[in-house]
Amino acid sequence: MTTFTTQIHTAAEPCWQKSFDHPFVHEIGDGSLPNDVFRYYLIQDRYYLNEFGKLHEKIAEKLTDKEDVDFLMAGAQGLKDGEIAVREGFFDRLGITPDEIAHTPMAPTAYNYVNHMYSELDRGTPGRAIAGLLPCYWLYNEIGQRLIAAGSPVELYERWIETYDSDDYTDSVNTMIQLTNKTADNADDTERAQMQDSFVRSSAYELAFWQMAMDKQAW
Ligand SMILES: Cc1ncc(C[n+]2csc(CCO)c2C)c(N)n1
Repeated sequence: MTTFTTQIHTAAEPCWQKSFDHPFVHEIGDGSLPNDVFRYYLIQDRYYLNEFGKLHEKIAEKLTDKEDVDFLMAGAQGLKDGEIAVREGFFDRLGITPDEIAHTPMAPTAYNYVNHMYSELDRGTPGRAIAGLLPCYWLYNEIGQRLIAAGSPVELYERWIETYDSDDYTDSVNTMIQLTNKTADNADDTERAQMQDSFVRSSAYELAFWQMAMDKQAW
């Protein structure tokens, strides 16, 4: 039987392919991504990661199964200790200061992406929000796996790639996939369709996020 996540992955496939083919992703790999574009991405992504962690906590508040709550709370903590902590090192290297962050507004795509996920939770259901979180985990893992063999000649880009190919990280992707399938099993057809829409929209925002950085999108 096809799992729910296989089904939604298929629905989002054309969009994911555009992320794999996106110049930002290629240029991380061949090292030609301009430093200022990467800087812009990191600052916007910091906003994204903070909200992404908070979303884990807000979704966990609405769930009852202890295993699921523990996974989401561990995910929120893992973000603080892992990805967000790693990025602090990137900020130091690139001279990104708290003051620069404070003076950089969240760009439209980052803002819309985060608001989409909050809306799936607040105006939808925890299941729809969980489906909205999944592309973030899963797409970056597939990108990491595609880029890791060749790596990148730029050390910082190489470290970025390695973040998304580690075994621990791949484990968390698989747990998130399982959580999504379990939630879908307990949902009716209407909610499952909404979960798919939420997943496809987050996938579209992931694609837009690369372009936002290339364009240094502003309001
Ligand atoms: C726009 C955007 N999308 C996805 C990720 C990757 N990511 C963010 S949080 C998380 C969960 C585990 O750390 C993962 C994989 C990113 N950095 N920025």
